[in-house]
Amino acid sequence: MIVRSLENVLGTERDVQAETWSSRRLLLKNDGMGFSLHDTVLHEGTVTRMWYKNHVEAVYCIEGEAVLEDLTNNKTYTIKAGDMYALSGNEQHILTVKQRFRCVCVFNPPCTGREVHDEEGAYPILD
Ligand SMILES: CC(=O)NCC[C@H](N)C(=O)O
Repeated sequence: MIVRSLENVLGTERDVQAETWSSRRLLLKNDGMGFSLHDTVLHEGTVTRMWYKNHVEAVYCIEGEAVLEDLTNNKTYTIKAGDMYALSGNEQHILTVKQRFRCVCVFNPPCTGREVHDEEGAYPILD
């Protein structure tokens, strides 16, 4: 069994900072669960373009508000606490944060550690 708290992840190797977000990685590949679990905060007023070509991701918002744009069909959605979106088809998308957006993210295959987006907004597959 693994028991871990956000408090103990903050400021460690599992606390990853990018320009528009901070991702606190509660579970990673080497935890052996088959997925990774992140508590992520996207900063207010930021715009992040993403394209997880190598992963599926589910995002469950627990605080704040953002506009999600699916670039494959130009649909937009307002995502706020209690809403979830799942990138089941590796969709290119943009998240525009209206109010500090905190979410729980699950990645399959799991992230291994310190991934940040490449120039296309993707994460590589790392061993
Ligand atoms: C919502 C989202 O995808 N944010 C980017 C960060 C990423 N989810 C992560 O936690 O690694």
